[in-house]
Amino acid sequence: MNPAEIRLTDLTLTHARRPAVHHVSGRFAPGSLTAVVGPNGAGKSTLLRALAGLHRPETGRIEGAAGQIALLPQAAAVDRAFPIACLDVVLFGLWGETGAFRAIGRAGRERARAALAAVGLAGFEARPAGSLSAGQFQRLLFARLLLQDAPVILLDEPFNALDARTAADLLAMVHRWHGEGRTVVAVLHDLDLVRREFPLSLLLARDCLGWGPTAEVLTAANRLRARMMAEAWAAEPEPCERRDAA
Ligand SMILES: Nc1ncnc2c1ncn2[C@@H]1O[C@H](COP(=O)(O)OP(=O)(O)OP(=O)(O)O)[C@@H](O)[C@H]1O
Repeated sequence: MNPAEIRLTDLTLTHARRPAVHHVSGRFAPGSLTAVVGPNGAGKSTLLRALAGLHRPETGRIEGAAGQIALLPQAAAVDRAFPIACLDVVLFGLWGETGAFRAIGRAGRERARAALAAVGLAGFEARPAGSLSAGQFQRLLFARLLLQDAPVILLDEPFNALDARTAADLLAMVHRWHGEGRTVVAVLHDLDLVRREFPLSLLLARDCLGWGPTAEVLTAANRLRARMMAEAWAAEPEPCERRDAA
């Protein structure tokens, strides 16, 4: 299987057996650029974490790209108070290559410096990461993704709370990764941005309501269906009893 492909087969993801993602099947093709959209609580972050191997399926399967995925978590999920210099945050991106206990050589440090420069943070090497603005911090996390050099890149709300310039710079990086043939999956709420910039979309409302070309997925009818499903959700969904996973 191509290292940049991910296949989902009847995938159900739960929290305490309550479904967050419900019987979803489909494929992120190698080199594809896909937006994951849907209402709050639709299961988008849970799906991304599962793709990254951080959340085990309740039923069904995720195949492909194991260990070769870079994940940008939602900003709210990142502990920014951790006392660490910017260069060291970026160097975490080399863990996949060096492991936890091998020294990072001069070449690694040079790559980390180059990644900082590529995201507009040249000269920030020794700055404590906790002292950065939200936009600078997001640039820092993109520098770490650059160093990870993974065939699959997952981004959870990458442009949230960013000014137009920062968002445009980081969006350009997303397109660069796409141009390099990487598979990119991004959770997004800005549907205008998705229509303009993302050729493929997956519309999630726990169930998959559409997955394919963005214009065919983000129809008024599909969006209305997603909204109605979200309004009908109980705060605590019933445990999923369907066990007929493939
Ligand atoms: N750690 C957790 N423990 C229990 N339930 C959780 C946990 N994380 C998420 N959930 C629940 O799973 C469901 C899906 O949450 P998830 O964060 O995946 O949705 P989302 O589509 O990313 O939402 P948003 O757009 O608000 O970020 C929600 O009902 C949420 O309350």
